[in-house]
Amino acid sequence: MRLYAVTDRAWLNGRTLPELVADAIAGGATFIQLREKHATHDEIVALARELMPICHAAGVPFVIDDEVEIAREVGADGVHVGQSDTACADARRLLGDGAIIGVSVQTVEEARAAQAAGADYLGVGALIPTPTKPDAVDVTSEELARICRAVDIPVVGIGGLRVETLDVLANSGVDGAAVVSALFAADDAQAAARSLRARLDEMLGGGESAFPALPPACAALPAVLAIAGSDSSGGAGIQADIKTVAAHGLFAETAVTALTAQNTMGVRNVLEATPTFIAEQIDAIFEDIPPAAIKIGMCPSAPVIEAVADALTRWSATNIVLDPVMVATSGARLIAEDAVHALEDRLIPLARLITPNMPEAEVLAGFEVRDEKDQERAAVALADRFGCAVLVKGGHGVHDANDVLALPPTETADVGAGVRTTWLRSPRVDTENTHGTGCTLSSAIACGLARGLGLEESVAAAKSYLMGALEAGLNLGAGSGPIDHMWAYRPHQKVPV
Ligand SMILES: Cc1ncc(COP(=O)(O)OP(=O)(O)O)c(N)n1
Ligand SMILES: Cc1ncsc1CCOP(=O)(O)O
Ligand SMILES: [Mg+2]
Repeated sequence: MRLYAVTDRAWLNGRTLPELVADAIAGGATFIQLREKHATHDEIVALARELMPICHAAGVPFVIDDEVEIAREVGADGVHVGQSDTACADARRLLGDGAIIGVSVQTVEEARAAQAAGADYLGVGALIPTPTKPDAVDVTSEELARICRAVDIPVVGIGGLRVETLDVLANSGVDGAAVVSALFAADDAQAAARSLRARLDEMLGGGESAFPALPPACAALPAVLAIAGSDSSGGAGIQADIKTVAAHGLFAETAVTALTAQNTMGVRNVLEATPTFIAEQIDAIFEDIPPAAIKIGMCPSAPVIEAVADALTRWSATNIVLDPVMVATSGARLIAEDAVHALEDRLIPLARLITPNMPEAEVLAGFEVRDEKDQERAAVALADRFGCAVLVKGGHGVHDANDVLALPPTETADVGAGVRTTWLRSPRVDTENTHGTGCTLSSAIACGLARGLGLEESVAAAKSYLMGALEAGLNLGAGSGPIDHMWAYRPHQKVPV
C-alpha cells in the first residue's frame, strides 16, 4: 500500500488511462483504484477490463471505487467504499472472503467499526483540502496518527498529497499514500510516481521489499512444509523454518523428526520421533493442506529417513529442498554412516535441490572440498549423480560466502546439454552469530519455489534474505547466536542488494 494510485480521467490530454496506469506502476505505484465519478456503468466495466490485466501482470492489486456490483461482475480484486457507500459488511458478503475491501474513515470510531466489519485497509482523508474531492471531510495529522494506533490493518493517507506535502504523514504510522492528481495530472506519470515512491520509502523506511509480492486477494496462501528437528533455543531447526516461512508471508507446516535440548552453546540431548509418528504427521498434512514446497532438514537416522522418503513418495511430493544436515560447523558428524547411505539412496533422489555445505559436499562427493574449484567440481558431480540441482555453500570461507549452484538439464530446459553452474557471490558478514543459517537458507529457497519462482531466482532471493538476517546484527546468547528472521519488517532496516 506504499503508493496507492487512484485514477481520474480529468487530465488525460490525449493520453489513455491504461497508458497512465502502466506508467504509474512502472514508476513504483503498488496499488490501483479505478475511481471515475463521471463514467457510466458500461464505461467503468470496459475500463476495469482494460486496467485489470495491466495491474495483474505487475502483481499490483486492482480495486474499484464505490461499485461493488461492478467489482463482482468484472472479477476485480476488491472495492473501496466510503461512509455513505455500500456498508463494508455487505460488500464482504457480496464479494467473499478473498476480496480486498478498503473503507474511508475520518475518525477513530469509524476506523474501529470498519476493522470490526472486516475491512482489509483504511483510507484516511482528506489530510489537505483538495479540489479533486471538494466534499471531503478534513482530517488532521493528529487524528490520522490516532487512527493508525487504534487499528492493526494497513492505513493509507489521502487528500492533497504531493512530494512537497508528504510530510503530513511523518510519524503517523501510515503504510502509504493514496494520490489522484499528483499522478494523473502530472505530465509524466512515471516520473511523478518515482519521486513520490522515493520520498515515501525515505520517510516510511524499507524500499524494495526483500520479499516478492504475494498474488493479490490471496485466499489460498501457499503452504511450505518443514520436515526437521526442533531447536529449543529457537534459532535453528523447525523454529528457524517457521520464522522464515512466516517472514515470507507464507503458511508454515511442520513434521518434527526429533526434539533437541540445545542453546547457542551446544546440543545437550536429542529425542528422536518414531518413524511411524513422523509418517503420521506428513500424512495428516497432505490429506488436508498439501504444501506447495517442502524443506527437509535434520533426519538423524536411517529409519527416520526411510519413513520420510516413503511418505513423500506416497504423496508424490514435489519442490523438495533438502538440507543434508550431516556435519556440524565444528566438523563433527551429526548422523550415522548408514543414515548417509539412506540419504543418498532414498531422500536425495526425491529432491529438486540439495544444499550441502563444504564438509557435507565432501562426504557426499567422496573427495576433498577445500576451495572454489573443489566446490564447483563437487556440485557438478553430485548434480550428475543424483539428477537434482546442487548448491554447495561456501559459508566456511574466511573472506566471502560464495555459493555455487549446479543445475541439471531438467532445470535449464536444455536437455541436450550437461550440468550448468552459476556462482552466487557475496561478502562474508563479519559476525559470530550464524546459528541456523543453513536451515534458514533452505526454507527461504522453498518459499521461493512455493511462490512459483524458478530455482535460480529462488536461490538468489533466499541468499539476499539470509544476508539481511545476518547483517541485522542480532546478538543473543553466550555462544553462536541466532540471526534476525524478521529483519525486513523492522522500520528503516537497511536492505541488502
Ligand atoms: C484510498 C481511498 N481513500 C479514500 C477514498 C474516498 O472514498 P469515499 O469517501 O467513498 O469518497 P469517493 O472516493 O467515493 O468520492 C478513496 N476513494 N480511496
Ligand atoms: C478520493 C479522496 N478522498 C479523500 S480526498 C480524495 C481525493 C484526493 O485527490 P488528490 O490526491 O488529487 O488530492
Ligand atoms: Mg465512495
